[in-house]
Amino acid sequence: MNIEIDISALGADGDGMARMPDGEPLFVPGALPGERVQADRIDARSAHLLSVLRPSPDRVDPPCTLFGQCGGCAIQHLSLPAALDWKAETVVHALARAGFADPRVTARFQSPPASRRRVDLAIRRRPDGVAIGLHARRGDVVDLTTCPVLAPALFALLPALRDVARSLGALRQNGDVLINLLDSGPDLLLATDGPLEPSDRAKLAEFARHQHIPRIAWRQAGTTDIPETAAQSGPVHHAFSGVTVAPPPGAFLQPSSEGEAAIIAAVLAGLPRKLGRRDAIVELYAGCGTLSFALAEKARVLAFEGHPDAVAALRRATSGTRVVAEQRDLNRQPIMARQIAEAAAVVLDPPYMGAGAQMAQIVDGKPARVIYVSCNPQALTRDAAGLKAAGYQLDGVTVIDQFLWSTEVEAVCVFSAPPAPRRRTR
Ligand SMILES: C[S@@+](CC[C@H](N)C(=O)[O-])C[C@H]1O[C@@H](n2cnc3c(N)ncnc32)[C@H](O)[C@@H]1O
Repeated sequence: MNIEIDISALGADGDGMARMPDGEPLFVPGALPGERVQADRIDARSAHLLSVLRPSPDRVDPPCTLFGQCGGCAIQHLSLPAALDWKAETVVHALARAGFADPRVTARFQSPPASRRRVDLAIRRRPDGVAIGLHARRGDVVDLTTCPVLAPALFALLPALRDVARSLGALRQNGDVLINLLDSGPDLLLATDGPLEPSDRAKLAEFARHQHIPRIAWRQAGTTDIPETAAQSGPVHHAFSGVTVAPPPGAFLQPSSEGEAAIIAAVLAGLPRKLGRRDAIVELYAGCGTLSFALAEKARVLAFEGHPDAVAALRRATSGTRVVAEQRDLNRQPIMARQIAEAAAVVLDPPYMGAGAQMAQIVDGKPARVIYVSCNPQALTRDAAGLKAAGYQLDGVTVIDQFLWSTEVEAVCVFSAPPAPRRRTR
């Protein structure tokens, strides 16, 4: 059914949203707030955009010819400044839902195009070759023949990667590859649906040599097995705040070096101004040390991380620094309130699901400062609500857009504890 409607907002998936007369939302992919559009209603909740009758001033021509097919980008038709505004609003609403009315956005940051240095791509064998790319929304893999998001050094690998993947016996139908662009070069974690054969190893070694790839690790697709080294031609290394780490295959890495710098700057700016030699920062979800070594320039750091290989890499790099790293599953065995209470500040950078059981211990420990790095506004609402209930104030929030043209947004939130109640004196 053809309808004419006014778009009032962007939904969480980046689709234009109209309020229908019955109050229910109708989602129109490709439409923007402020636009009047003609759309074909598919069902109660969604419609297909037919034409834009009154365009938004924020509408731009998408920079990529694959936009609309490839599921990697959702909002290339929105200008970058407007996208950052929208992401900032998303964070502000998340904090408002947690009870922090009118949060102060102290800084905003957006990574430039072609800066993405970490990517997870699907691999599909097809009758005419191999496709490597991202899934279409609710669809198959779209071969990444162009990409304004990826760092050029990563994009340049794809033609040769297609060729070698096509030749692998281990790739029956499906696989995927996670690529981190480290200081030592691209680091690949390949997963395939068949076992890696000796001839595959030889082909991967040849590919690695030609492409200057120090390491290719492999594991069976669909498993979380410890990856095995399929090809290694040199050492793998990466520096965090001047400290060299050897990250394990598939290690977590902030998606852009510019975004990483913005997160570090916001976290450091949120620390208490006076930190003494004996002060300690408790850092939770430390990964391989992205924040740890920067924090260690200000105080001692007790860094906790759940992934055994990440924490081993972090530990190997700590000698001569003020970082002490420990492996800990913070869901099963959170750092207890007693230890939290002794920290001058707690810095946490939890995974997508948020800090779970750890949050209650933070709230009970009442550290003077909590600096929360969020990659999921919904989890942020849940975790920040606990801090609000305990009387924390929100000093400020930095909004970071390092997943350009996607709907993802990150934020660094700085919370301060309520002043301790005065003791009565007689
Ligand atoms: C968003 S990453 C942040 C890593 C690091 N701060 C950085 O910026 O590179 C989240 C980290 O939490 C770790 N993690 C996930 N679940 C965990 C758990 N239950 N206990 C401890 N660490 C966990 C992951 O291994 C990952 O390193």
